Amino acid sequence: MTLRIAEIFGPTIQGEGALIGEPTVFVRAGGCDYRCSWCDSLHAVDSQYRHSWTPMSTEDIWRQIRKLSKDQPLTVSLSGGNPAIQDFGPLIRMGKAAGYRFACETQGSIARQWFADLDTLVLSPKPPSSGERVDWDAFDACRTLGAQARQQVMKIVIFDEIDYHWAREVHAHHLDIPLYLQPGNPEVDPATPVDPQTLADRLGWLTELAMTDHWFAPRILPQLHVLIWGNKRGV
Ligand SMILES: C[S@@+](CC[C@H](N)C(=O)[O-])C[C@H]1O[C@@H](n2cnc3c(N)ncnc32)[C@H](O)[C@@H]1O
Ligand SMILES: Nc1nc2[nH]cc(C(=O)O)c2c(=O)[nH]1
Ligand code: SF4
Ligand SMILES: [Mg+2]
Repeated sequence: MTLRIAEIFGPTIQGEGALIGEPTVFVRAGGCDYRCSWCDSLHAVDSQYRHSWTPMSTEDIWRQIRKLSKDQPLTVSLSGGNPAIQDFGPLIRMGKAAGYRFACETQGSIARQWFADLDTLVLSPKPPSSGERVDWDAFDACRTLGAQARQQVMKIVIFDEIDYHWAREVHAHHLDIPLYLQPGNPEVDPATPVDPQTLADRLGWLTELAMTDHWFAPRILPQLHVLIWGNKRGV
């Protein structure tokens, strides 16, 4: 059985959410059941990039992770696209047996048995600005499996006030897991440099919005890798 892989890269630091700053190798799966208007990883989503996705066996992926990490166990971050389209169960079992840890980023639209074997499940339901609509039954199924993972967290991208109020409402239904907010990055073309001041202004806007609203539940974070490397791929 092979998996469609858009890229494997690292070691780098996890730039977002609960594991921010943690050294990690990324495995980016090709293919997504969503197409968010502001997706920063379209090369792993849009079928026009299909030809660049490599069919790899679990053993191929595992070999590449070990090579990049020089056999030193670290956290492997499964992202995409939606990694939940494919079966990462065998890779997780192989890696864990060697002392590696596994995190997975998914929008919560497809539940997988292997979520239960993760160290960290990051559920990132998509706000109105994405143009997608959340299937809450599927999301709840992800939450149920994620409850068996070592930790389960939620991360929501915020572009505007509508997204912000949506996130407050979503959080009210999921008070039992930690919530991370990150401002949306409106510039996602890898060829266009990001303006650090624009990113800082968006982070400031979101922070002030939550503080004046006295919403103290979420942690509010920038995308650290975007501050460091802009929209460069493979970092
Ligand atoms: C590229 S997605 C891949 C994993 C999965 N499909 C998902 O959306 O959770 C990884 C993370 O990047 C976030 N993201 C995507 N585009 C973004 C943007 N323009 N600004 C900020 N975060 C973004 C997503 O919301 C998600 O939390
Ligand atoms: N360094 C780094 N951190 C990240 N956190 C989430 C990412 C993703 O695209 O899923 C990502 C990424 O692509 N690079
Ligand atoms: S769900 Fe994730 S990978 Fe898919 S389009 Fe949205 S942000 Fe991009
Ligand atoms: Mg990204």
